[in-house]
Parts: sequence; C-alpha cells; structure tokens
Amino acid sequence: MTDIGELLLSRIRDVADYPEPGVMFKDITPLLADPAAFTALTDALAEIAGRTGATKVVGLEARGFILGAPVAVRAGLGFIPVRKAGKLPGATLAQAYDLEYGSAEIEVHAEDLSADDRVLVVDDVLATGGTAEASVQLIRRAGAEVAGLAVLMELGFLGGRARLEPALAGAPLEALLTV
Ligand SMILES: O=P(O)(O)OC[C@H]1O[C@H](OP(=O)(O)OP(=O)(O)O)[C@H](O)[C@@H]1O
Ligand SMILES: Nc1ncnc2[nH]cnc12
Repeated sequence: MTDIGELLLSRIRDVADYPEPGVMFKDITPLLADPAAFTALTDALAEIAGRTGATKVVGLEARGFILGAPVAVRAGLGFIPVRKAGKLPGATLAQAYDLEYGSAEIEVHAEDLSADDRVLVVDDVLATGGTAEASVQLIRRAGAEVAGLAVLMELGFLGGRARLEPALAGAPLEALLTV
C-alpha cells in the first residue's frame, strides 16, 4: 500500500454493531481531525476530478459534503449538494434507494446540473452501492454526464462495484482504499 493509503487507513476507526447489530461502521472522524490526512485525502480526490475531466463535484449528504466541498474548491469546480429528501427549497428531482442499514430518498436541485456538465460524485464509503447508484440516476435524469465516482473507502465484500457497473456505463469508480 502507498504511504498515503497507509495514512488514510490508519485514521479510519472501526465501530462494531453501529448503527445496528452486524454492521462494522467505518468512522472517518479521526481522519477529518488530522489536517495532514484530510489534506492528503482532499488532494487525492481532487486529482481524480482533474483526471476525469469533471466540471462539477456532487457530494452526498452528509459525509460526502465534508469530503466533496474541499475537493471542489481544490479542483476549481462548483459543488452540488445531493441531499436527503425534504431539505432543498427549490424544484428537485428525487430518487429512492436502499443502503447497508436502511432505506432513504435523495434529491438534487434540477437547475444545478445541465447537459454541459460532467459530474464527479464524491462520498466517503461505498457499501452496497445503493446511495451511489441513486445519485448517478439523479445526475443522468438532470441531463448531465457522469464523469465518475470517487470514494475514500470501498467495502468490497458488499458487492457495490458490481451493482454499480450498469449505472456507471463505463465511467470510472475510484476507491482510494478497499477492504
Ligand atoms: O453504499 P451504501 O450501502 O448505499 O452506503 C453508503 C452510504 O452510507 C453512508 O451514508 P448515510 O446514508 O449513513 O448518511 P450520512 O453520511 O448522513 O451518515 C455513506 O456516507 C454513504 O453515503
Ligand atoms: N459500514 C459502513 N461504515 C460507514 N458508512 C457506511 N455506509 C454504509 N455502510 C457503512
């Protein structure tokens, strides 16, 4: 593993049986509290934004906001929040989905994306892929192109990558860490 990979992994805390029995929760708060690790993470994700030719960064509420916003600034791109249902005041597109520990609905302001946009989706964890799949569907429904999906950590044993393949339609899925 690279030095940056080791640094990032060392700052993610495993919490057993949270938020429900059987889930090993990957807690990124120690990483966020370490400026060297948070900067390295931001730089690595911003490099992906540049390499994929993204014109916008979408962050998925809530942890995808914490990572996606500095990535957008570092890459010189606009940031678009994809929020849990009921939080955006304007006209929205909505998409329901299941995740590792429940189900939810996400929304985006329809006017935030256009046919000219290539969007990089940023999130902390890819688990079952339900959240990411719903975000890709939203971006396409808004008329924009998906440049790729970049996550800090992929939980490989949950099969999210295979689930996402059809939705990504050739766009890259980049995980800085895979466990
Ligand atoms: O691949 P999936 O099975 O869909 O799970 C991954 C999603 O779950 C977590 O978010 P959560 O909905 O817990 O929201 P939070 O960021 O507000 O904690 C995580 O930040 C991802 O967005
Ligand atoms: N195991 C997990 N840890 C952190 N975030 C998650 N989102 C879905 N599954 C998760």
